[in-house]
Amino acid sequence: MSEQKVTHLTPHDNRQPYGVGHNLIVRNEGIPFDAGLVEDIRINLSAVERRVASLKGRRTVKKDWQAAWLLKAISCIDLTTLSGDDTPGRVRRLCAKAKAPIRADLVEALGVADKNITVGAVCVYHEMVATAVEALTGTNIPVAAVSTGFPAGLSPFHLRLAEIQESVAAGAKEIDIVITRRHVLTSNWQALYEEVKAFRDACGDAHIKAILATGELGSASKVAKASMVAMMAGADFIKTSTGMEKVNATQPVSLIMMRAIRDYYERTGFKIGYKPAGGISTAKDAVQYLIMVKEELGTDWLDPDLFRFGASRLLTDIERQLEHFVTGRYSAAHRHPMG
Ligand SMILES: O=C[C@H](O)COP(=O)(O)O
Repeated sequence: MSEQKVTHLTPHDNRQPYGVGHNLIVRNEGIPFDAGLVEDIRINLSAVERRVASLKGRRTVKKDWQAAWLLKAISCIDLTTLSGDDTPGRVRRLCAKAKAPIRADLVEALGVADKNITVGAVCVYHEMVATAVEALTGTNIPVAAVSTGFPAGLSPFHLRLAEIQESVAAGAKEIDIVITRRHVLTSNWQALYEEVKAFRDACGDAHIKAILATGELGSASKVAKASMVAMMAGADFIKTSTGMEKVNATQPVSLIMMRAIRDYYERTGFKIGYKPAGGISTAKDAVQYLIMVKEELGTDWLDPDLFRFGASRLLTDIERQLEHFVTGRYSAAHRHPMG
């Protein structure tokens, strides 16, 4: 990306910090739309693939370190259920797991009882927000709602705005919006900017995670451009996928999005969060993502304020790996409540 066209370098003094993690994050205000900045973005896909391959080959973490990374991963999970057959009972069970993600005997054996480890958030459809909010009362775990006509995002625009407002009124602290893929496929960056900005305004104090549906955007450079436009429009997080596309989170796409975040940070001083989502189900994958975050964005991003996994099954495998760490044995996945 070209280094010129810096439009907004100095964070304002009067902005409010926020967060459930350890960072005091100054919320992204967005910057004016800058077509030139977007058009100048270029991606060298083979270089991206080489970098991802080098990350996979080079790093392994073992024993205590692995357990520590896995506990960190748990704190960054948006524990998700997004099914047509979701019921209040299922959502309450999910919330119970969100509050106590690791079996009590394992927590004891790991010596982390005082850490009060929970997941980063619970992510549900709008219909289930009130149930989740009630089930999480007394905790700091936010409820994230997928709104705006998830997953296709093709309902009438005024209804998408209304859905955000209703989710916020029901108690959602985070709104995972879906962008109109058409705006990306037709390179209508101004329209994408206006859309995300309108969604952000509708969110008010709730944080906005912009789902790009990267598996449907056609090219790596479109992913990078859409990432930049969403951040310019004020997204607090950029997120890969709904989990419903044919291709969801991948490591090459993650590298591209993380580098867009780094670029935006260098230009503006705003730290934007990253959320890979869809198909991330193993502890090994989780650790690889965390290592990529550390190497590409730095340790500030290893925090639920700035990094989340959107995942429905990941916690099960992490808990199994922690059990193996403690006992030397693996249990069957079905023995774990969310398995
Ligand atoms: O945003 C979260 C995703 O929908 C979860 O996808 P997953 O069920 O493949 O983990």
